Amino acid sequence: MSSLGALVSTIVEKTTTLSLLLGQQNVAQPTFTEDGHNPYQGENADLRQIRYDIVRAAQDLLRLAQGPEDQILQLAWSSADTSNFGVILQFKVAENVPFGGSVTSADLAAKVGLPEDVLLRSLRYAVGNGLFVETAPGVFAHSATSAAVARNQSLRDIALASTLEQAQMLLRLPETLALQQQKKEGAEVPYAAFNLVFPKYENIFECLAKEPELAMRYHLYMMGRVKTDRWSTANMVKSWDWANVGSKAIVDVGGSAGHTCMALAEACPEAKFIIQDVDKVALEQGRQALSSASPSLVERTSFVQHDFFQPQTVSGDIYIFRHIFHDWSDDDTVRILKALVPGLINGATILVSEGIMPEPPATRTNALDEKQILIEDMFMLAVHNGRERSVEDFVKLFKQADARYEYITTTGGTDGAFQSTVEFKFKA
Ligand SMILES: C[S@@+](CC[C@H](N)C(=O)[O-])C[C@H]1O[C@@H](n2cnc3c(N)ncnc32)[C@H](O)[C@@H]1O
Repeated sequence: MSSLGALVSTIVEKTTTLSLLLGQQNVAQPTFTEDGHNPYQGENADLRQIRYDIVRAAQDLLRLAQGPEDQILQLAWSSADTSNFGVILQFKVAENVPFGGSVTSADLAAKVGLPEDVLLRSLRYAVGNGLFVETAPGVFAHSATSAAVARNQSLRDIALASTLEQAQMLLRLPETLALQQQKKEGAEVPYAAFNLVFPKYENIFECLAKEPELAMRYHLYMMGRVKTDRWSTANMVKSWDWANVGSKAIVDVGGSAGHTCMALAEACPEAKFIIQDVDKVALEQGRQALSSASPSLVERTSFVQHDFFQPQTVSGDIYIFRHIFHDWSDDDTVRILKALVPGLINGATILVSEGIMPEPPATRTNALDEKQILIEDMFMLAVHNGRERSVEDFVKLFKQADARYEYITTTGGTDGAFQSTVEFKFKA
């Protein structure tokens, strides 16, 4: 049972340990000031564990101290936070506040092209959320968090797509579900909230093929994610035994511009890489990026257009599906897995790299690491009418597609890594 007193004791005890570990590992104490923009750099797993213990207890303490009414209102109004942060990102406000100095709202408004009154109100709202500080009336400087926004392009790219398109789709989910529920004879209902936001297109991949600005933001978002520790392709490299791959063929299905294979290149110095995607632009980006790689890697790598709903034409040894199945419903996932079978040789390995849903019952999620998979599940529902899955869900779908798929094991997904690697083999 969590009581106020017990939670405070946990926080005191863990904070004392955290301070000690920070000292031992030469990591600076966290601070709200600008120089605290990248705390915990170089932390090890123990330090991370203690930090998250504090976050969990502090979040429960906050909930108890606030009471249900404040929590309900905060939940209901959280879209104002997303919207405000979207304004800050879209108008590059953080990038235009000087490091180590300050700027008046009038000068900043001229730089970012917003009316001063709107900018001032947006900035003051943002200050309330820990972004920026108002050092004197109308004068603004960086806080630790706004400095992190200004300094970290990948975080900005992730946050921009999240606060613009993704937020719009999430907010239209209740309306979408209501329309689906009230479906009348012959009436067109949206397949996903995506279709209410982008009514011209059937799905996001068709939309991206026709909307270059959106496609650019989506790819920057994807690339930005890969550059963070959470989503790094290095997590996949660490989570499976690549040492014995030798000169086998690795097929990255829906591999986009090939960043997963590029991350595996060092661990598999003799492997052949075949990157398949339906998107010609992504494949071309990959070909261009590959041109500066070593001649050996260039020779072993190919980019091939392939629709994964069509029968697989390449007989590889290892197939990677990274961040693919969560975009699709159970029926579509089974179709993709059935379409793979014509390419499969006896003993072929299929690796699914995805975040994994925890087994029920659900619990309060107090730390972002725990909540992230649930947030992604809501994204998938709103964007694709897709879903995140548990290991058990994957096993069920593979077996439904073909009884010859055998579940082997699940690895990774620890120490802050979002994805796990779920391994199957095809036993013909
Ligand atoms: C979420 S991205 C994942 C990309 C990459 N695997 C990664 O982990 O970053 C989904 C990818 O699936 C591709 N895709 C969508 N529909 C496809 C289809 N029918 N056949 C092949 N690829 C497809 C998209 O173009 C996109 O590159």
